[in-house]
Amino acid sequence: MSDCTQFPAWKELRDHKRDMAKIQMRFLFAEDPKRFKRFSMDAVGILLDYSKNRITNTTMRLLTQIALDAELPNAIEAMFGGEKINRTEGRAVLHTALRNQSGNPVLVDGEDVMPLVRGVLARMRAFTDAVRSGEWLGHTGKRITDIVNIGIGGSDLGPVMVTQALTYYAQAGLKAHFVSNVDPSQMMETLAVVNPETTLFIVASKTFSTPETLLNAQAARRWLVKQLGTEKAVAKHFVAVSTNTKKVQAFGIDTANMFEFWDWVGGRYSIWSAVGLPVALMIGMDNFEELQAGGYAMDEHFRSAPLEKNMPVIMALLGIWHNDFWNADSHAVFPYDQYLGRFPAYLQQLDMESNGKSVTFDGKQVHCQTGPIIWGEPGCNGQHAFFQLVHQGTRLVPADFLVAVESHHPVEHQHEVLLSNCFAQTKALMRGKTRDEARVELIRAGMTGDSLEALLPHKVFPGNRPSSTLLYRKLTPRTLGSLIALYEHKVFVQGVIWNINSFDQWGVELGKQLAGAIESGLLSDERVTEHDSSTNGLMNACKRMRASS
Ligand SMILES: O=P(O)(O)OC[C@H]1O[C@H](O)[C@H](O)[C@@H](O)[C@@H]1O
Repeated sequence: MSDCTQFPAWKELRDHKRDMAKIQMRFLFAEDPKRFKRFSMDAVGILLDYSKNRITNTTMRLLTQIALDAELPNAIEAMFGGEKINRTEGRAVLHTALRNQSGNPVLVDGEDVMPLVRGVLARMRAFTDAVRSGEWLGHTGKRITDIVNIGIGGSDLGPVMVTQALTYYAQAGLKAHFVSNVDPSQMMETLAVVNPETTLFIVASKTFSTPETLLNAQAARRWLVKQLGTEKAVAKHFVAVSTNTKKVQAFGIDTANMFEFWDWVGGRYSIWSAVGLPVALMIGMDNFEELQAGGYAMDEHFRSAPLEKNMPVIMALLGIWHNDFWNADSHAVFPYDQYLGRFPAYLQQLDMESNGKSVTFDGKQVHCQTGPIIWGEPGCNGQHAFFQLVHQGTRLVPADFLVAVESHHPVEHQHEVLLSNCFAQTKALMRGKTRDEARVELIRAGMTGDSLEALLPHKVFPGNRPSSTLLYRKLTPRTLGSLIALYEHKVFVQGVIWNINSFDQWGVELGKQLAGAIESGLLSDERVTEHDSSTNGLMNACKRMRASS
């Protein structure tokens, strides 16, 4: 594998960027009536309009050449084929096997994993049907009304995001709660609103060794046993989702109540596995399989479409264009879809934990910027908060806008207002408002002379700010599955080009290691002296404040 900055096309792109810096997008639109047609595409029911980016045919040709130079097609097949592409952990990367509907085997170390995958899906169906129909009863014989998912990171964000996104499909009378933070407030506030007789706890942890999750699970278990008066109650109120059978048993959950997944599923790619159990409980297994079908449809597109007509590839290349050639530090995601409220947070883990790396596969420092800072909030809310910076600030913020053509809740013309705002924002970002246009507006508003000249600079919008729009008919389980897989593959493609391992996360370890030593220091009565003065100072201040309260 090689350094992408040494590819001839990379060097050509640097020169090309200098030419593009002189061009306003509004002129590109004016001179080419077919620009939308040229730079938009459909796949699996999703339309991607990427015409409002600072690109020409040359840009896309050179970017595609980079993907070819990085041998992307081989890398795609290596991933789907079960090669151990997560080299620092010696693991295959096969979240795609979890949603594989081809009937073809998927081999890891010569073994077909599909029977295992299908086996767990069948168990999930039996269990979710039993809970939803009222056949599965709590220890005192009552129906389950509330589920509490206890997990963090990939064992939380996927279930939270998807459950919220598909609320419309949740009709079994169940209520979902999510506890992730070790801050006990979250668990205590949750326990305050649920009934122990009718609550099912799902302890989700790939490793089953994450302290936050285990502490919360122990707290929930203590509470349940105290409320129902017997350890026996645990069997009907606790299930586990994990790759680690031994640790699940050690915690005291019967393996009959454990839903397994495997080390070739990364935590942030695990929503397709049994980690999706809370989703399946809420929307039913048929709908969960629709979500998977949407992911599979995107997989098929990704594997078979030529690079220049390949949606995840195009989005990845645009990201590289902005990140590496225009020095955009961040990438915003604005869902004009309230159901997708947690989608940006979900993508933060997916993208930043995958591509927040600074050494290449061969252990050398990268020579380019890698993963951007991902952020965002639903529109229109963002418009009334931070869009000022996106329109007139000094930073370049490339953005994805996501919007459904139809609402699940047609109320008067409210959905058209939402759509109009979405399209208006991307138009405004692209066109901006020139000094002359602003002057005409001010004159029309009756302004003249010095007051007009003083206000004028504030009324100018530079425009030329890039955005892409993803348009889909309705936010169904299938569409959501395709959207998630789209971003997964986008992140993968960027990792291949940057030559980094998108599937490990060593960077989260150091803080975890240090937390242990700090915790013991906080628990002792001794004055702390062994850390740096800031850490000592903070710890000793805690002790002082605690003593004086
Ligand atoms: O599912 P678990 O093993 O409990 O891990 C939960 C999370 O913990 C870690 O901090 C990792 O960085 C995440 O990738 C993971 O999703």
